Amino acid sequence: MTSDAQPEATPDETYDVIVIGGGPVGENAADRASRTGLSVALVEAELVGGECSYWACMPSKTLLRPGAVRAEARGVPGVTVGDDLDVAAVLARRDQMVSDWDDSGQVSWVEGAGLTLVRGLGRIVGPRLVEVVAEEPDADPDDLPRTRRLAARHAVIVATGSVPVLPDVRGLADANPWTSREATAVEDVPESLAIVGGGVVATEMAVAFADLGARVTVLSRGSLLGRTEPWAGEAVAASLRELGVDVRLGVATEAVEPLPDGGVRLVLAAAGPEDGGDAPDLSPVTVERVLVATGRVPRTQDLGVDSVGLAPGRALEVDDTMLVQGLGSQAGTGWLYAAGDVTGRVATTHQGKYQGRVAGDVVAARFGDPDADGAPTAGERPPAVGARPEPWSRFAATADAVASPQVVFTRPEVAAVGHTEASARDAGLDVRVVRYDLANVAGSSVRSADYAGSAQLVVDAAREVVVGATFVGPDAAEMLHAATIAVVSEVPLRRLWHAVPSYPTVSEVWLRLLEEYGL
Ligand SMILES: Cc1cc2nc3c(=O)[nH]c(=O)nc-3n(C[C@H](O)[C@H](O)[C@H](O)COP(=O)(O)OP(=O)(O)OC[C@H]3O[C@@H](n4cnc5c(N)ncnc54)[C@H](O)[C@@H]3O)c2cc1C
Ligand SMILES: NC(=O)c1ccc[n+]([C@@H]2O[C@H](COP(=O)([O-])OP(=O)(O)OC[C@H]3O[C@@H](n4cnc5c(N)ncnc54)[C@H](O)[C@@H]3O)[C@@H](O)[C@H]2O)c1
Repeated sequence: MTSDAQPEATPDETYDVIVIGGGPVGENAADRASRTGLSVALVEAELVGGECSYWACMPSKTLLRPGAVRAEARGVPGVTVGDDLDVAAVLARRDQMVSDWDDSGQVSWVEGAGLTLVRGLGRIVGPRLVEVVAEEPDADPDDLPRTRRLAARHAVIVATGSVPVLPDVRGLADANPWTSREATAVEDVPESLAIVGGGVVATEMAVAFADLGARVTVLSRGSLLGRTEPWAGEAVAASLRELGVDVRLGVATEAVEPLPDGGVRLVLAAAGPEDGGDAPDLSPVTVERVLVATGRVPRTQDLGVDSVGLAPGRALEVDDTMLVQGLGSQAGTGWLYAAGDVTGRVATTHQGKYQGRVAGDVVAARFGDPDADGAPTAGERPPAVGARPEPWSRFAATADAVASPQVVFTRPEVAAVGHTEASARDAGLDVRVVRYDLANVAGSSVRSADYAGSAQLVVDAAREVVVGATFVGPDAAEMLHAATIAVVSEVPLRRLWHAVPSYPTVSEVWLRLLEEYGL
């Protein structure tokens, strides 16, 4: 059967719920959806565990960790640290962290959770109908791939993630550029690497490859980490330069030209009108390899969403119950949900998993027995399809809009949650901003003789609650969750004052920030 087949055709298999995409988000959504007795099929085209486990979060953080430890150890007198990392050992540890790109461990988890794994590329062919095309590794290439038609009695949850964007730059596609996949799966570290982009992937990979010994150039059309506080991006740019990275800001890559030795030359132009600052260095960059890190887009191009009236290539817009919007007459009883990168809401694993839990709980409670033994939804009922859920209930992804945390694992780390100062003002809040130098708390000087970093709270002055926080510094990642709790729970500052940080920890900065505020 081909994708032209009619949706009315008899399905090969029927499940209560079908989840398309077995990344971190799909796994969570499927697990939660199954908890009220519903049968759930999880459709995965590549590796169960998705981008995060094999080509994103886990390998990238593993590549960054040795350099972070080395830098921290250098700040502690009495510890002897060598200059070069053992690259082979770093890559071996990376291989171990991605289980050598073998998903059998995650498959065991899927089976243990009582889900049915269906391997292949899923495609929606009508309301509650999914066609799965499985590549048969040993099949005769002349044979058609095997196709299965799955029907969902109740719901389909889409968690297909995102794909990288390749900008339209002359010669770039022919230069065999890396995306984050090839960078995180690196086997032979190139002698030189140009990174196009100035966001999260670009900055993290710049640190990782500088640590691994490559000569790195970052080509960003604006500042670095444009969605965080400007001072955070500036701190990362400064430290990258200290690491020996050539950071060019305000530059556009106009063309990529092949060189006879197999390398490439990148031709640059100014990215925008002169802003009165330093003119960017536009001299051409010659490197062995190019990494494109210019963002990702939701993966809906090959998903068949046009069969239910949605536009391929666009994010699946959802309400706070993760119900897909815009289905018109195809909406039926509310059968289509989405979570994770594919929604275009937030592109982090933890927030996507949170959305997956919401989608799964809504489906489990709406279509299963909500009071089934062990059901997390016992005693609670989801809103009617299309109705606004109670904010902060288990059926609403309320935190997406107000308290979505992110850590950028550069050196220094940048950890932020909620509003930046600019986004808070744009939202019409009357804000007060307090900053404190992390080097001035006792805990940081114990940690390291050269600890440098900064912390900031954005406070809604009318309610006197924290609406945003940013920490920049070594291990700033581990300080973020306290801020996330403060933002989500809207703790009044006068109450927060009684949350006494231990001495001597870097977290004592919370006390200093409140003192700066005037408490
Ligand atoms: C280099 C890099 C580093 C990152 N580091 C971090 C980090 O440190 N922390 C963090 O929170 N986030 C990080 N992210 C973001 C994080 O990887 C994503 O937000 C997360 O993977 C999204 O999860 P997902 O399940 O929505 O999508 P994915 O992880 O992309 O999973 C989607 C799954 O769906 C499958 N699929 C797609 N289409 C189909 C189909 N039609 N049929 C069947 N299966 C299909 C795919 O094969 C894949 O397995 C990083 C991203 C990158 C690129
Ligand atoms: N630690 C983490 O949480 C982590 C790590 C890596 C990636 N991620 C997620 O993955 C997603 C993708 O990361 P990313 O760094 O690719 O995207 P991004 O949106 O963070 O950054 C994209 C960068 O590319 C630039 N850019 C866009 N189009 C361009 C063009 N045509 N030419 C030149 N520059 C261009 C932008 O100005 C920006 O600097 C992010 O949304 C991020 O949340 C998360």
